[in-house]
Amino acid sequence: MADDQNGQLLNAISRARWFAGKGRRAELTGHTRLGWLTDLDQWPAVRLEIIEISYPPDEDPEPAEGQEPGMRAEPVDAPGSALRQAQGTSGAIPYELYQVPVSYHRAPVPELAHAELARLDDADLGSVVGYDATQDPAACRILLTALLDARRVREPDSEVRFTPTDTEGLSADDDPQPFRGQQSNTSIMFGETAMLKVFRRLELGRNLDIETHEALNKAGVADVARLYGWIDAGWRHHGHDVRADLGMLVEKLIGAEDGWGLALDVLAQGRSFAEESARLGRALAEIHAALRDAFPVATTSGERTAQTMTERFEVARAIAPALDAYADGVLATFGRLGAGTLDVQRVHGDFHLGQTLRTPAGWKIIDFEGEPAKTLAERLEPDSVWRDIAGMLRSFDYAGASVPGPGSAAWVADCRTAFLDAYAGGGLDADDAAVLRAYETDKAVYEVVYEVRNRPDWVHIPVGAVAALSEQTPSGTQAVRSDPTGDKE
Ligand SMILES: Nc1ncnc2c1ncn2[C@@H]1O[C@H](COP(=O)(O)OP(=O)(O)O)[C@@H](O)[C@H]1O
Ligand SMILES: O=P(O)(O)O[C@H]1O[C@H](CO)[C@@H](O[C@H]2O[C@H](CO)[C@@H](O)[C@H](O)[C@H]2O)[C@H](O)[C@H]1O
Repeated sequence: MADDQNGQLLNAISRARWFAGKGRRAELTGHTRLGWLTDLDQWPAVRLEIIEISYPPDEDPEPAEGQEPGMRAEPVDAPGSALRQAQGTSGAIPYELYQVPVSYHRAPVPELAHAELARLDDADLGSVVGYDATQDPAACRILLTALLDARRVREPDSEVRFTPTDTEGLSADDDPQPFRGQQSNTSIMFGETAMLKVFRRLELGRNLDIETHEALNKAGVADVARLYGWIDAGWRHHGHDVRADLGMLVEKLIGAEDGWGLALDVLAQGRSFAEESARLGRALAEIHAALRDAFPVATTSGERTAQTMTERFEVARAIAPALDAYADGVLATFGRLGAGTLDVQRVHGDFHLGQTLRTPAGWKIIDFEGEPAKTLAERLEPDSVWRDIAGMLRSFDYAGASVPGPGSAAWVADCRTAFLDAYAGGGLDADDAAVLRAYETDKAVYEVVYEVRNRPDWVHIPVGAVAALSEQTPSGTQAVRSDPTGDKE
């Protein structure tokens, strides 16, 4: 019976948009049922569940460095930094954990047929049908109510905590609607007020999106959504105490237009996006300043940065041999970082037009989780602000390449100038330009790999950028100035 349940569940999960193991032989190797959020005579019965997915060794021939074969969870006994260290330098845990909130009904519910997970005999409930709770309005209301009520659900081996921070004006009567747009997690919109983002692939430790929103809200930065609260849990996993953030409730941004779609429309209509680019530059500068105050800052050597970029390039070449032709120019560009130092701090990490929403109240920046291909440990490392600046410049280039035409190159150049001027308050000197060139090249190399793996038809866009950047390396400059705002302590 348990095998049958696992089979049904695995089958349902494998088809979900958020499942990262498509095309691989996945096995369901663990199932943690957190405490009931509902009384046992209440329907639907709702519970958050965590599914462990593993892959046969031949599906994953390169386990993360430093991990013993067969190693499971690392010891994680304290919140915050200890968790990070535990997950830390050796990279990701050697399996994936997915969160599946389940809504159990006594009989099939035709309107939820698309969200069915399994039919089973549950130890507490008897014969039931389990549905993806994010698709069941009754279950969504139970989740929101638990958050508004700051519930703690304790079991001998687990605890689920709902932590509201700023929920005045929110009501559990707000109509829940699953978000239908593109995303890696699952969001539920509550009326016109709030959005609950349910994290799917879990990482042990603090979620970067929650942590960054909390810090930026505290600093009074208006360029991000307000954080209304979060859900986290602690549980025993393979004999260790672990904890993870499970979801975040944020302000629903009303009248939000996706920056990528907007830029493409504007370009297709032959209109300028320069003023919007300048606003994005100012928003990013404000966010960076607040992140400098809220999180640790450090200095790193240009040499170390060049080394990291070079290593990333070598990995990318093996995946995309088209990069070989540009190796000399790319390596020379990275090499120009060598003599100086770089200030590093908490940054967005994957800043592009798709991470921006234009609202009547101005641009809002979302999704502070960094590049999806990096481990949490890598994404926690402070980085240079040039990472985000380069990310947006690459995005303007993508927009130009996606709407080719006689005016596209000039449109991209205008966006670029307006964004840089607004961010840095003037032109860049040769040293800044050299650092920016290295970061743009590194980002384009990352994009080549991203496109090979996700959208092979788009790979010509970043390959074209690598070609252009490698031919135009600035000459005669060795020193690195690390703060493009010129606003250094
Ligand atoms: N606060 C918000 N209000 C309204 N819509 C939002 C909000 N945050 C995100 N969105 C919408 O949800 C989409 C996915 O958000 P994102 O944070 O990138 O999710 P994921 O990390 O799951 O991919 C965005 O492109 C945007 O359309
Ligand atoms: O939004 P995510 O964090 O999932 O970012 C990943 O996917 C992005 C594509 O959706 C990808 O962005 C690349 O394509 C964009 C156009 O679709 C373009 O605006 C970006 O500049 C380009 O990097 C991103 O790199 C990847 O991490």
